[in-house]
Amino acid sequence: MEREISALYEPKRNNEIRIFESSDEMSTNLAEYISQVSEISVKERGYFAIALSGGPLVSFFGKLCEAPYNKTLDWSKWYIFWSDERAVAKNHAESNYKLTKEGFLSKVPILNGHVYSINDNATVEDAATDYEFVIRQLVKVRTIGVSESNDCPKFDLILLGMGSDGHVASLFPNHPALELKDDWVTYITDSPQPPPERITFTLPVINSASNIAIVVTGDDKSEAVHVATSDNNADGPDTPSSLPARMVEPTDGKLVWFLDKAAASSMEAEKGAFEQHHEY
Ligand SMILES: O=C1O[C@H](COP(=O)(O)O)[C@@H](O)[C@H](O)[C@H]1O
Repeated sequence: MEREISALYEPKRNNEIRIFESSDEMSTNLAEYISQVSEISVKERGYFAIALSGGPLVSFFGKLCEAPYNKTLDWSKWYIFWSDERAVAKNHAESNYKLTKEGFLSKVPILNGHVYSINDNATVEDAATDYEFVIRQLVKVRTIGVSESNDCPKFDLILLGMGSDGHVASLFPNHPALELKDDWVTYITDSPQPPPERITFTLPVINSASNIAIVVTGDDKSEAVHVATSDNNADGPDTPSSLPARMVEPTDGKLVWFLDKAAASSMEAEKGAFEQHHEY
């Protein structure tokens, strides 16, 4: 039976998808994107509040640490946060802070006092409560903006990675943390991937950002990219509407996907079939 291809791949509205041939191209484009967002934020608000993630994301920050950006960006206005962290010491191989410190913070002149890492010396519950408290203070003084629709923090940019299961930050498929509406930062103790204890932004905070970028590489993630970027509403075991990456939908901001060819392959194949189907 012929498949109804048009029902299978419709790119989601308001998603921009950028696909790159090489990691060098991706790093160059990401540097330009981050630099533009930071310049606009500093011009409009006087600050640039950016939240980072773990995984391979920071390995694409090379160009951002080089000329011209290392000279032209107003690093003194940058404020650094994390969308999630693992409950490990800051010098542990699985620490998202350590990745960021080594791959980015140690290479650019961001002020130490502007780096808001998540407490690695408390229980995950206390670390999540503390982090939310700190963010609330910074929202009050508008170092971080505020969303007019729900009073959530409005980060200028949240940079996310995505796991092959479609998780973003430490929000995993079918986890109750996905349902939280009032918390800004929460914790989990049952991550399906090690380490089990983590602290994470909630979806309302992610979706309130002015800009969100999801950076994904590798063909093991191509199916999740396909499902997350498709506008197809079909529910079923293989197209979970609860795929966390699919639930990233800025309320009043913009989402850009940065993909390498491998990560884009399932989506591209479906799109190709869709376009071919409509030629006849
Ligand atoms: O566990 C995490 O996973 C995601 C994706 O990383 P990856 O290594 O599976 O590509 C990451 O964005 C998140 O910050 C991290 O804690």
